[in-house]
Amino acid sequence: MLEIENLMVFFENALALNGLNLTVQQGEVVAVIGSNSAGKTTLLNAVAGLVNDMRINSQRRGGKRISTYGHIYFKGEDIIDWTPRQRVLNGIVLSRERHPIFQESSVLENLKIAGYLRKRSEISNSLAYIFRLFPALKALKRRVAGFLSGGEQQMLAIAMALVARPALLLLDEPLLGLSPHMQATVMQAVVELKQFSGITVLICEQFAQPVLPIIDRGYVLENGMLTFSGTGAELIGNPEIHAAYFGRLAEDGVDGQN
Ligand SMILES: Nc1ncnc2c1ncn2[C@@H]1O[C@H](COP(=O)(O)OP(=O)(O)OP(=O)(O)O)[C@@H](O)[C@H]1O
Repeated sequence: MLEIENLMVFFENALALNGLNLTVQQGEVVAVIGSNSAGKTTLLNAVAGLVNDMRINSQRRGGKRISTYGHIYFKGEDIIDWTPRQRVLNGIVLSRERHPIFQESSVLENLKIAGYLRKRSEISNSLAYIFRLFPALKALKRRVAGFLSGGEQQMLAIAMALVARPALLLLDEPLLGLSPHMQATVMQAVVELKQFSGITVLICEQFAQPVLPIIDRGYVLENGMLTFSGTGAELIGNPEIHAAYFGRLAEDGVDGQN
């Protein structure tokens, strides 16, 4: 479904992604594990079309020079020049890190805002589907989003991406700032997505421990380069990966309450 070939992204002379090759098959849950500054957000922004947007805006303002090379194929089509809007309309939807939700609006209002590219009837179908998938959100639908816990806000952020009806859901650090319990809840939601909706998922994360058990395949990203790939079990069994990434569990000490 997604094939990335030799993708390179430069911010001025700094190489953020260096010759990346990655594939995601239809129906798979694939993870890219990497620590801070490895290039995770840049990778997902490139797939969502946001790097192109940044490049064009920066060029207009005479600011930083952003250059990209390589190819991104989605369902066999080279989408490297597609706008973010074209990508969303074709099913590539990004849920960004640190859940940028509308804090003063209710859960339901947030979900409706997220469906702005959809017809009203499609939004109500999506809402029914989302509330079946996340019954906890249904119970909270009138709650002001800013009063939700960190985990609930993350669930809402994922649900907002689902309103756009993704074929390929991109999750950027969905576990950031969550307690181990909340991390497990969010990962369970991804499992349910795979089981019940057939949505393909690409997750970029630094917390390997909760992610690896639920994925089909994974990659390790270091300094913009993919250094290892394998099944979830292969990644879990690799002593170097274990030593480098398995200490990372809610290590920023945030307990899920925002
Ligand atoms: N807009 C930008 N301008 C300049 N450099 C950038 C920009 N965005 C990212 N970078 C650089 O590219 C590299 C990769 O950053 P990126 O945000 O993709 O990493 P990350 O793995 O998502 O990190 P984190 O977990 O800290 O968010 C870093 O060195 C970062 O400083």
